[in-house]
Amino acid sequence: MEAARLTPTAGKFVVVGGGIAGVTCAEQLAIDFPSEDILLITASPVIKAVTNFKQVSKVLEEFDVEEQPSTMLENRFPNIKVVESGVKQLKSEQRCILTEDGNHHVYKKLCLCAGAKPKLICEGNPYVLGIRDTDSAQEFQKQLTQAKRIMIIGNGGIALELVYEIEGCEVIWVIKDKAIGNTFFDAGAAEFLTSKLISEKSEAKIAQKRTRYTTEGRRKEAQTKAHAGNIGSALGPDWHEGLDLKGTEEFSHKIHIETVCEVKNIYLQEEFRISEKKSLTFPKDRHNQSVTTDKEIWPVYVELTNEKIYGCDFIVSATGVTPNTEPFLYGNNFDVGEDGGLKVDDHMHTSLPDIYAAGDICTASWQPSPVWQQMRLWTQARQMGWYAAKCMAAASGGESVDMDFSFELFAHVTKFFNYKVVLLGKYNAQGLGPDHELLLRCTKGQEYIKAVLQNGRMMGAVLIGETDLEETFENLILNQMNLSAYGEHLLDPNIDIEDYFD
Ligand SMILES: Cc1cc2nc3c(=O)[nH]c(=O)nc-3n(C[C@H](O)[C@H](O)[C@H](O)COP(=O)(O)OP(=O)(O)OC[C@H]3O[C@@H](n4cnc5c(N)ncnc54)[C@H](O)[C@@H]3O)c2cc1C
Ligand SMILES: NC(=O)C1=CN([C@@H]2O[C@H](COP(=O)(O)OP(=O)(O)OC[C@H]3O[C@@H](n4cnc5c(N)ncnc54)[C@H](O)[C@@H]3O)[C@@H](O)[C@H]2O)C=CC1
Repeated sequence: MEAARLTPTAGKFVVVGGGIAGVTCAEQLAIDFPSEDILLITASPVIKAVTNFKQVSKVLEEFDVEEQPSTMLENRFPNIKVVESGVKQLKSEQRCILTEDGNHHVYKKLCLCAGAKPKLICEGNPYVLGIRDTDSAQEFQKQLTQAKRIMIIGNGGIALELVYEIEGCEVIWVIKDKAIGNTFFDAGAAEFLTSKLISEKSEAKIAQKRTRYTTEGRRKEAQTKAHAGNIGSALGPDWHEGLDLKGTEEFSHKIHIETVCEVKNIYLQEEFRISEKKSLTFPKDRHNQSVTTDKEIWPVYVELTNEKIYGCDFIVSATGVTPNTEPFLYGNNFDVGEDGGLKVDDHMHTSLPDIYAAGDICTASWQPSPVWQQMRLWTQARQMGWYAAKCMAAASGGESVDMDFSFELFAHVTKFFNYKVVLLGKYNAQGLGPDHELLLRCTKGQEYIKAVLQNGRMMGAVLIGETDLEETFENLILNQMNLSAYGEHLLDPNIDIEDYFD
């Protein structure tokens, strides 16, 4: 291809991916280069836009997310042109991208933001579902309406949200760990939350101020445009709010948790019958009731490593994600992280010239701040997309930018079991070794506060409930003030620590 021999300044800024990382990156480039065309190439018929962005404190941020037709982005930024087609191949030596529609797009600087896909426990089994985008969430909802019992595998964000939201269907929740929610919580916080799960689900949900996921009337439009096999953007905060997550039965929660085990075998109905193995009934609840009987015949049976076997209608594999790198790796010598992401340096630059990456697709490979870690989250996708654009802009002017402040401190606000949850820094003492101390304050059903300290300095915190401590703790972690003198009084409910430190 002739264009391949063009100089590096030829071509456009090209961004791949219509999720939060890609859209934020394209928008920022469009602002920085108002007279240049920015190309956004995406496989999905809709894009994700951040709206109502609010910096709540130095690092905590809140925003809504809207799924929009790509024309809305082009209307807002006339210099952004959206190409609705999947990338088939990246030819990095020729500085060009080949899309499914047969076109080549030459870039001067490229940012890859193709996200990630669910890492399923077993590929190709029609009874094993993953949840990532609008289509997969709706397929899950459809199957749930016919289900009496499902099995959820995994102990991260999706599993935590599902077990709380699903009603009218028995749920067997299989986790590798001793306590629930291992990616977000330690055993203490898990116990605090489990008590909420065991008690009846509260009728009136407390209105929370938090990141809200809105699709408004646009979901229908997106669906009619969606082509089979297309990869959509990841769902995000409150993704389940528009979905009616009800099974066939009339009851609220029926959850049985199998801990410290994994899936050993999955049998289809006929395979199971031939095997002559026996499956277990759903353990009776505290009212000694069980909805399903031992006579049930299930479409699929799961044998666990603890030798127990349960039948169910289908399995949700909520077992993490794998970065979407395939179309970019062929013929290109990228450095790839252990988690399969494209390694990026502190300027979001991959190992190949003029190719950047941001969001779920990338693996942060710089020496991070002692209180920051990568997690594949909405907020980090936005921050990385924005910062990647800044770095691309600076590099094209022969300059450099300092690392953005948002990478100084890990901060995540979310909601689990209808509690506001704020995670800061090394909230689970990740990588701190044994010489750290934990300060705890817990009021059952109301709040759970954990501060992680090392050498008298606060390194992380978990705040569950309406604690109002996030800003104070954020400051204490950022300024690394020596708190030894305060000892356990730091969390004394009779002392208003906000007055001390704000
Ligand atoms: C069910 C669920 C709930 C979640 N809840 C939360 C939450 O509460 N809080 C939070 O912070 N995070 C949450 N997350 C995580 C968050 O959604 C992701 O971290 C974030 O959206 C990643 O954004 P991204 O732009 O990197 O990737 P994505 O949103 O996955 O976007 C990738 C884009 O790339 C496009 N693409 C893929 N392959 C190609 C290709 N070959 N060619 C062209 N385009 C391509 C896709 O169509 C898509 O537009 C949740 C995720 C899921 C699945
Ligand atoms: N509120 C929030 O912040 C939410 C965030 N998310 C994000 O969306 C993405 C996808 O969510 P999840 O799939 O829940 O991923 P996750 O990374 O949060 O959790 C994966 C879980 O699966 C477990 N696991 C991995 N392999 C397993 C196996 N073979 N058998 C049994 N368990 C296994 C892990 O131990 C972990 O508990 C993540 O990046 C997550 O952070 C998702 C939902 C809500």
